[in-house]
This record gives sequence, C-alpha cells and structure tokens, in this order.
Amino acid sequence: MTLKKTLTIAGSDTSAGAGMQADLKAFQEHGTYGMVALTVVVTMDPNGWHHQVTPLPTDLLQKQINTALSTKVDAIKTGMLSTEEIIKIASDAIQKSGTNIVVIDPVMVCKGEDEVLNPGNTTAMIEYLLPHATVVTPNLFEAGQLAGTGTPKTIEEMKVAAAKIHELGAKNVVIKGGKALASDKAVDLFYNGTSYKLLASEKVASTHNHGAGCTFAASVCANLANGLSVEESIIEAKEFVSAAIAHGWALNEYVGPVMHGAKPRFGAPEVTITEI
Ligand SMILES: Nc1ncnc2c1ncn2[C@@H]1O[C@H](COP(=O)(O)OP(=O)(O)O)[C@@H](O)[C@H]1O
Ligand SMILES: Cc1ncc(COP(=O)(O)O)c(C=O)c1O
Ligand SMILES: [Mg+2]
Repeated sequence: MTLKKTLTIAGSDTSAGAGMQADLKAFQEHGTYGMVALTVVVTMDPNGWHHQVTPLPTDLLQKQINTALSTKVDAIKTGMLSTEEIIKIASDAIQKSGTNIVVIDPVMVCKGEDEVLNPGNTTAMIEYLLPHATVVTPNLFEAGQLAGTGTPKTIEEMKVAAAKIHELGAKNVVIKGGKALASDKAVDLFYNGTSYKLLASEKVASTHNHGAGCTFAASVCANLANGLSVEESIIEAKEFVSAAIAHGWALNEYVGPVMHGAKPRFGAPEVTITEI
C-alpha cells in the first residue's frame, strides 16, 4: 500500500503541541506519510516558559528539502518560517515540488507570546508564498497583517480581509476567528473567491489550545492529499481540531496542548456551515 506523502516545512516546538510535531501527529491521524524539513527550533525557558526561536543553518534546511522533494511529495504545508531567506527557500521548494497542493499557515506569533516573529516577513509571505497557496490559514492577527487592514474584529471585517488576501493570490482563504473573535461559537470564515461561508463549532472554555492552528492546517493538507475537495478538507479539519481542543490538557503549569488524536477516539463536536 502506498501512502500520500505530506511534507511540512516548519519549526520544531519542543513542547510538541504545535509546530512540526503537531503536523506529524495530524498527518498520521489522517493516514498520510508525514515528512519534515525543519526551519527553526523553538525552546522554552523552564521558568516562565518564554519562547526562544533558533533558526537552523539554511544550507541544512536546503539539504532536507532536497531529500524530501526527491521522493516526489504529494502535498506541502508551511509553518513557522522565521526569516525572509527561509520564506524564499520554502517558496522555491514549493515551485520545484511539482505539487499544486500547498497549505500556507502564515505563523507570525506563538500563542501567549506578544512578540511578532519578524515584521519584515509579512511582505515576504505576500510576495513568495500567497501566490502558491491552495489554502492559506491565518488567525485574526495574521489576516490583518497580510491584508493590511489591522486585526479584524467582526465577521464583516473578516470578509474584507479574506477578499484582500484572495486578491494577493491565495486560491482559498480560511480566517480563524477561534477564541479571539467575540462570538458564542468558534467561528472561521472560508472564502474561495466566489462565496463566503462560516464554519462554527462550540467554543471550548479552555486555555488548552496550544497547537490548534498547526493541527488545523496540517489536517487540511492531509485531507487534500487524500483527494478531498477544498471545502470537505476544511470542514473535516475543523471537526478534527474542535475535538482536539475539547480534549486539550495541561502539559505543565504553562502550556496546554490540544489532544491531536481526539477525533477518532472520542468523536467530534458538530460543525455547522452557513453561506453568508
Ligand atoms: N476555544 C476554542 N474552542 C473551539 N475552537 C477553537 C477554540 N480556539 C480556537 N479554535 C479553533 O481552532 C482552530 C485554530 O484557531 P486558532 O487557535 O485561532 O489558531 P492559531 O493557533 O493559529 O492562533 C480554528 O478552527 C479555531 O476556530
Ligand atoms: C514551531 C512552532 N510553529 C508554530 C507555532 C504556532 O502554533 P499554533 O498552532 O498554536 O498557532 C508555534 C507556537 O508555539 C511553534 O512553536
Ligand atoms: Mg497559528
């Protein structure tokens, strides 16, 4: 039996809820063969959990990409790309890969950390990544940065930002309202250039959602690789991450990762889709 090969170009979250660890866990749960080209290593200060981001030498990243691409990957996801140079390397990899299944998770901040990774990266993401995106999955902050609108606070503002990001070349845009949007439900906005749809699930009253964004985007990537449509892929990913958040847990006093494999074990909360 052959498996679909899904490559993540992403960072290592040593606490293992987010980053390439989340991607590999989500790929595995979706039955794809997860592969990694590592960009940075994120470590945490044991006292206070402040994050430190250490990039790998770019020639080492390039060697990993060469190795992975030589196997002819079926789909690519990107995660934390901490410098403009790394963003360009990821863009080249996408173009050389020959795949048109590309999920861009435009990671700009770690949850709980205020510091934006590198403000210049936004311009590089717009130029080098968005034109190749089958699906881009910004959270509210990232959507506001990419669209140049500032962080959306309402569904109407999310629609404006999604339209701008689509104009920049991303074929499909999912803006994750998540916990940050003031609404009863956890609401994400999906725009494919034609229609706007809201995906809503129960908002879990928990801070144990570390890695939710990575898990969502990796699930979309695996679903697309497995042949689902864009809309089917996004709906299933929303179910998958909702279950993972509902079963999030405390790794220690500082961080609560999602339970990546919750959906097949415990089932998923209902996701409703409404065209607006
Ligand atoms: N408390 C929550 N309850 C239910 N779903 C959530 C919650 N927080 C986030 N989500 C969902 O998890 C996914 C990831 O969103 P989010 O956590 O905002 O991304 P990121 O981790 O990139 O900031 C989205 O589908 C979002 O709606
Ligand atoms: C390596 C890495 N990638 C991505 C993220 C973003 O994680 P999330 O899925 O919570 O947005 C983090 C956050 O800590 C990280 O350490
Ligand atoms: Mg994120």
